[in-house]
Amino acid sequence: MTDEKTRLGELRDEIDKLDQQIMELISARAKCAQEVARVKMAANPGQDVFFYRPEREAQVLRRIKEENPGPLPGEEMARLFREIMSACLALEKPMHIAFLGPVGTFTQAAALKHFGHSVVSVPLPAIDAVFREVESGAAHYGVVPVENSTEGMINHTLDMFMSSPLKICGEVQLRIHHHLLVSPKHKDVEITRIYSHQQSFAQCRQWLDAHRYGIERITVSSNAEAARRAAEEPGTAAIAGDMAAELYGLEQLANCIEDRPDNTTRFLIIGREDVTPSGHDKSSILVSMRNKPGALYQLLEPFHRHGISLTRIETRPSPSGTWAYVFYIDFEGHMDDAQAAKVLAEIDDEAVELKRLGSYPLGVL
Ligand SMILES: O=C(O)C(=O)C[C@]1(C(=O)O)C=C[C@@H](O)C=C1
Repeated sequence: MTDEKTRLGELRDEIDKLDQQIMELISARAKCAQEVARVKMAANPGQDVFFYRPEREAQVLRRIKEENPGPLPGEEMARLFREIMSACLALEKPMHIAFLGPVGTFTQAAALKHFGHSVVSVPLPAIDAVFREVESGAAHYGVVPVENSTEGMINHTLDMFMSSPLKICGEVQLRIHHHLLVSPKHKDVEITRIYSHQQSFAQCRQWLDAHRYGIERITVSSNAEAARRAAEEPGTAAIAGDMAAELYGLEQLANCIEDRPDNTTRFLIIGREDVTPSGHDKSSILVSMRNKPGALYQLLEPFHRHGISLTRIETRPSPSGTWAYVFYIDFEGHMDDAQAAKVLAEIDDEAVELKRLGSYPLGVL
């Protein structure tokens, strides 16, 4: 035997032993999770038991990232643990996650990034359908897009919170890479039409003007739908991401054609219960103020006085009347923190309405 063969043999024996240990440790962890489920059920007899604990998951993933000894990058190690926890949670209770479909959208990719692959993901045709599915209890949680770094807020999602009783339980960010995709079956046919979602066309506008100027752009309801059409219709291409390309067997004519290399979409996890503090949290509220001079100042000043940073403020027209506005505000920290509680009490005194949309862990992955 050559030196190489001997050494490879030794290393593979070592890997087999380590795999055995890893398997035994994962199994011991899974048994712990089953026991956790029993404890949770015993403590809440006859009630809704919330098996999924976003604050605990965020703490586990943060610790893994911080204590990861290498050589694997922290992100990679956290992703592996994401999947282990996902499988453990599925042993406790299989989670049904509604998302803005169809299958193959970036929202599905965000749902799997956040919950791992051991969930049942349920595609729905519209953002309000995702809200309804969670409100009715048919799904445990929902995932909806809320903002894109190139194109701004997704107003439909913000507006849903005005009437929905749901809470925000988490956030997840996804780098969005768009590709120009064609079916290998029609590769030799000249492209006369490009399908995509309106947001994706907007995110690739400069590239399209520079490289595919004059080709008809047809807006469809999702990137996955664009990919489905390109797979069927000769002479067409789609702008979509990896998941849709894989699902419909498309090939890349050009990759990463988004105009901004940092193109990122933020998604919200919506559910029916409040989340306890994780140590690094964010909160969201909706406030409608009386239309009088200084109203916006009055709303923001308590945050400044109590040293709380705002991460976002958006204005939306109020459904209650012309020229009335609702403010959607994100701030750092949890609503149970003493300072945040004081700010919210002050705003509550002045506002026409204050709706607490939820506190949730900052996205870890
Ligand atoms: O700690 C818990 O409450 C668990 O249920 C265990 C566990 C885990 O596998 O670590 C699983 C699911 C929860 O979402 C959080 C953590």
